[in-house]
Amino acid sequence: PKKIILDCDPGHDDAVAILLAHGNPDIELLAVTTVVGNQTLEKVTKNALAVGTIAGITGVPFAAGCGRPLVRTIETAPSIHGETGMDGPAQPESTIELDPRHAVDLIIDTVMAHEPGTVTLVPTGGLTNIALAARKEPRIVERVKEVVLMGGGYHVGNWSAVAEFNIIIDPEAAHIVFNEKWPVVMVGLDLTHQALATPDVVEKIAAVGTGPAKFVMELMEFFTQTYKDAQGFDFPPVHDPCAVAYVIDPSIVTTRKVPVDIELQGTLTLGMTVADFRAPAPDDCTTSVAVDLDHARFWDLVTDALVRIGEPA
Ligand SMILES: Nc1ccc([C@@H]2N[C@H](CO)[C@@H](O)[C@H]2O)cc1
Ligand SMILES: [Ca+2]
Repeated sequence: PKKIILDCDPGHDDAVAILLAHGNPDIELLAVTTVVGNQTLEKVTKNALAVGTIAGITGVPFAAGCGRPLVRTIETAPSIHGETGMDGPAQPESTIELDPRHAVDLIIDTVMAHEPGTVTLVPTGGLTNIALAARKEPRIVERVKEVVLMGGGYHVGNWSAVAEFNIIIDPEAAHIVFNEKWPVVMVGLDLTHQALATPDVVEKIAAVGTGPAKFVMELMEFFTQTYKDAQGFDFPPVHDPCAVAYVIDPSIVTTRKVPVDIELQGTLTLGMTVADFRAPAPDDCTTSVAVDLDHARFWDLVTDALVRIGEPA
């Protein structure tokens, strides 16, 4: 199985990413870490523990990380995720104890405890924890197999005309992550806007007929409404599980090797993931971007994971 650390800010779509990572047999979820983003650190951490409880996750450490970006002030996304960060479903009291370590230390300890080249980092929120981990223990950079992150967009923005939320809330952290030598696969909005939770998809999830499936249904119900009201989408793009799906089966996504860097100075372009498609990509280019998604196979992975999770509680 592929070993991953999921660094997230649940978040409706982060919740689906946790369920997919836990339910898919080809993924070994080594740790779940949280970072400020969609909501405050306290709220996203409570949400992550709630999802872990619903999914019946045991024996996986959950640790909270940074409560604010490296440089800038906190910007959350209540317009999309609500006041709790996971509005919609009722949430259970968590039965999972938080690991006493900071997320940065859990990430470092986990990567250093496994064979080089075997652990994939899957960030689905701002990159604050990942950047700090690379600065605190630079040896993780050559040890990590790859960083497969949900964030950015080479032609699309959602928090400004040209910037995506996970990047723009901590652009300095993103700049660090994209400029380290490790391979980075950017699963950006160009890709995730293809992962729409259309009615046929929601029906298939409902048909699983379990508590976790009902939880996802209720998440999607809220997410559909806010995405319609706040961004004019008919159906919501479920961003974060696309990064996990790529790790499970890279053939589900087409990618292009292309240099990507992060704008830190622009008035209009702060937080933009600038992809330089001029040919040829330099030999030492370690970044690639996701282009096309196999929508049917993606959603089959999600429903299959829910079937495998069954009724844990
Ligand atoms: N409008 C909006 C803002 C933030 C997010 C969150 N940030 C990423 C998409 O921008 C995902 O990780 C998701 O959790 C989604 C929609
Ligand atoms: Ca997220």
